Amino acid sequence: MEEKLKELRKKIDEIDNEILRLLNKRMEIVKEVGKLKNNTNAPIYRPEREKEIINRLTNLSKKEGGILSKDEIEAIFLEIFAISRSLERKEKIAFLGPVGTYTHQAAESRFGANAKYLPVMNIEGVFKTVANKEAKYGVVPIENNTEGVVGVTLDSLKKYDVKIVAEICMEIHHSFASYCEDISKIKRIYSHPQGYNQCLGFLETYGLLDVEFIPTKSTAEAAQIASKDKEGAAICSKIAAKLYNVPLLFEKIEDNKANRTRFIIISDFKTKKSGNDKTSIIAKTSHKSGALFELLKKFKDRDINLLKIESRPLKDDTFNTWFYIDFEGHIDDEKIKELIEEENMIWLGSYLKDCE
Ligand SMILES: C=C(O[C@@H]1C=C(C(=O)O)C=C[C@H]1O)C(=O)O
Repeated sequence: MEEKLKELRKKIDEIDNEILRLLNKRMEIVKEVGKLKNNTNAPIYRPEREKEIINRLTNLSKKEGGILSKDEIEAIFLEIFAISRSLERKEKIAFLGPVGTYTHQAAESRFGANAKYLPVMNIEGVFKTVANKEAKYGVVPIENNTEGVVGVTLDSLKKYDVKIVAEICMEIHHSFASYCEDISKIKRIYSHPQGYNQCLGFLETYGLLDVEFIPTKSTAEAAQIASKDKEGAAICSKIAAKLYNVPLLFEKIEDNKANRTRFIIISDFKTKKSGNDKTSIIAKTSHKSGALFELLKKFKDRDINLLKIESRPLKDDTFNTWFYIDFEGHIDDEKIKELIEEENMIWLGSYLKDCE
């Protein structure tokens, strides 16, 4: 066995040498791409190009009978892309912190382990940081498939001059972490309200619905606080519980086993059309009868597929609302450009459709 192992490892070493040489070669070319982009101040991050590479490699692997799955190819190459981008231009990524939030995991899945991150303690703060150019990118949650939209994210999209450049979809599994092993003695439960509300069934089953709920700015902050409260518990990610040293009592406590959150990446540029894009806009209606119908008819007449419509309060002295709308297509599609201009809509970004 030892002889055989030695032989196989020798082969692996040779392949690793080859991979390293090829990676160095790739990075030399990436640096040239970076120079071109820097000369014209063009955006470094091109999600549609990265997607195209993943799809091409997945097909190639299938055709050649390779053993790597699409997810595995994606995991390897996303890290390569992230390092490539940082060689082109080092850019900072703000995210809803502290370290250990689901948003942090989402950010790392796209920008890699090696990027320069800036945790910001609330969602609006992430928008401010990007709008003030203290960070090139911001990552925030926008919607969960159990709890619905994150209102402050939609409101901040309206308030700050930033653009959505990509979306990230992530499975969310919550853990229940506490130093108090006897759950009947738990006096306080900390979590972000979104996280708490995704676990109501679990809380009911264990008789925890009457325990005081203390909302926190993030699930990672909940773990941080629970680490100092021996009678407290946190609903947070497994990673956050480990990071802040709070013992895990239960895992996967979310009511919806297909619990997923959609995050957006915000920045300051317009992305290129990929052919599989969505566009987000803000629309206002006149609050007269039939006004919403008239607005929606504009989409139908142009054969534009609506993906989402949410109403948000205008925050004045009325109960009137504005609309956040997602639909298929890119602002570079003639019919979409025309619709946005004609209807005085505010364009929030066109980006690769990445959440099925
Ligand atoms: C190298 C480029 O820049 C970035 C890195 C990529 C890569 O490593 O292949 C692809 C797209 C961009 O996000 C490029 O635009 O081609």
